[in-house]
Amino acid sequence: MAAPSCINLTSLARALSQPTLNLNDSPTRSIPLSKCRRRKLSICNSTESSEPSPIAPEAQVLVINTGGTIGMTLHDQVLAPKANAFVESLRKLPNLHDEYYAQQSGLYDYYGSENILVLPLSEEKKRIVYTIMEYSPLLDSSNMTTEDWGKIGKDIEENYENYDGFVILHGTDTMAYTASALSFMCEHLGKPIIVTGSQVPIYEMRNDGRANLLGALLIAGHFVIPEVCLYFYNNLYRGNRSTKVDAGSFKAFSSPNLAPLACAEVDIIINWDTVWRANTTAKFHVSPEMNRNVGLLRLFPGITSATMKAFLQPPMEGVVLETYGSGNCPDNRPRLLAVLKKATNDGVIIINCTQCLRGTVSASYATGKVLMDAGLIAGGDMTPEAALSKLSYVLAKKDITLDAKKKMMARNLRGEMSGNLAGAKLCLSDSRFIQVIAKSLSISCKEELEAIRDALTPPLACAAAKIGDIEALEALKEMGSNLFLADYDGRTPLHVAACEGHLKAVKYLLSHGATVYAKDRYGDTPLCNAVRFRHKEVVKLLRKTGAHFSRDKLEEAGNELCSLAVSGDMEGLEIWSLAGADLNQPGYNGQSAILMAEAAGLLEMVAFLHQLKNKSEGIEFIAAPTGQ
Ligand SMILES: NC(=O)C[C@H](N)C(=O)O
Repeated sequence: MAAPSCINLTSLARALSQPTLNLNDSPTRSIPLSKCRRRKLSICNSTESSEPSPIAPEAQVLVINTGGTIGMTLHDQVLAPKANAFVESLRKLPNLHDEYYAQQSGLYDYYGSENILVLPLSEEKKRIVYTIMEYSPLLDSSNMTTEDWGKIGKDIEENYENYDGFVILHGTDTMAYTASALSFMCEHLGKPIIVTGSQVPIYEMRNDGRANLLGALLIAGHFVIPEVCLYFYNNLYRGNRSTKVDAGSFKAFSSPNLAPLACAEVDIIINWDTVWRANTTAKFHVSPEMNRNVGLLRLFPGITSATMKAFLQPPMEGVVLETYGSGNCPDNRPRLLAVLKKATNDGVIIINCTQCLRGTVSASYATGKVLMDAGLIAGGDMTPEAALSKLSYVLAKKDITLDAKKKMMARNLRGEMSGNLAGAKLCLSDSRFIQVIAKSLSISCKEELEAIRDALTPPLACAAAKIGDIEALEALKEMGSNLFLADYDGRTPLHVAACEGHLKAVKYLLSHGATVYAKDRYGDTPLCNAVRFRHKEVVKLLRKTGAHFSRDKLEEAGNELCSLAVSGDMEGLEIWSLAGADLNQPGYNGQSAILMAEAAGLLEMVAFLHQLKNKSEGIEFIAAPTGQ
């Protein structure tokens, strides 16, 4: 991302003559966990010098290929998905796979060679390693059902801890429905899930598939955007805000009521103010059940009450009624209105959504108010795709009453509808704090104000987190600052609070948008930091929120556990175990901590390790996902 330039930080620092927080107080640095790798990562860059390049951090992305035009070929003059051909063709595309790096770095020995690919080194000096999981059969998205959505959700859940992000390859025809459905199914999401595809197969000379896949992979591997998104033609949209608007253009999607979350032009610019966050200390969970007794009905002049009645017959449980303009329907058709009223009285949930591409429903007309009187729920500015999949998700909930389901439908669950303006977030550039600085630096343009905000707020928030000052965090939050943004070293306030063991600050940050998956420049997460500085309660809270070690870190943990066991450090072992380390993990000599302690004759330690192992297994059992 390019930071807008022309900001003189020296004058900026001088302008801050009376800082509330001590800016000289540098944020806590973590000691990186051992950098020993089982794979040799220090290799030459294939295209440049013969000097070994420094170790590039890697991000892991799982690509689930469900089908769609992106992987289709022509058979008898029509396009249909082609099985088992996608990975091999990607291997031949240098901007989507670096074969030299894959071989030299031992990638294939480590993960197996079948479905693994790796992007060339990114501008941010990162490698995106991606695995392709191909569904069988591959589907044209017109053939997809709610069961297919559930399967994608379950596969994401099963693989959640092994990857930094997910890309779903999908046909464009029903992509907006799937993206919407996944956004509801994925509860307390903390990692990016990006749905993409193409209008022209990747095998054609001129196609949009390569750029769409590359863009989605780069975003999924570089940014912790904890949302189900849809990436198409250089734009990243919120999945449940998008809709297919063009059957014959590469710019096939639009998000009429919400600006894109990111634009990938010369630089990839993320609109962090718009990114939706779970604000939770609960663990990621997928609810794959969907109710199929739902439907979409578009109102049209002359629709008969008999048609309406037939549509609302049992087993129908939920309907999205696409109405005119700002949510209107004829108010001079008592029989039609009586049919609607009877259905809502009988327990059918009916959502009022507009047929217009852009805008929201409101009760500003008599023709709109009659629908509220008939018991319809206002769908705000939801797309029909989002409203339908939300209904399907909400109606599948077993342990809540009909009334609670209606309330859920009216509430904004995943950023699918706009809230009221009274709750709108103050923009930091509107704040007095930034205005004072801007004035003393004689700057006024929007880009400069944003640059000040981006340069100043992460270190300020980190400094507040270091001393556990929730009031200061609150003040920054009120100024419109994003508490999840990282400083120049990729360190977020959550990293710093975790290092210092400020449990309350950790809790506060987690409930205000911080992510447990943020990695600093050393690849360390807040969980790594809390373990390193032995803050047991923070470790527990982060684990509860879904934090986990990456595969690399889990393997590195073997050495650490062995050395802790041999040095008799029970407290250290307990923390590692609480953080999810496997006590059987072998160290560099192939021996586990228990075997090392046995060999050294440390009987008390051996007993302790066995006890710890049993306890951790018991904890895993109790902490099995329970849903929302
Ligand atoms: N462009 C596409 O992917 C269209 C295709 N029919 C599908 O939805 O699977």
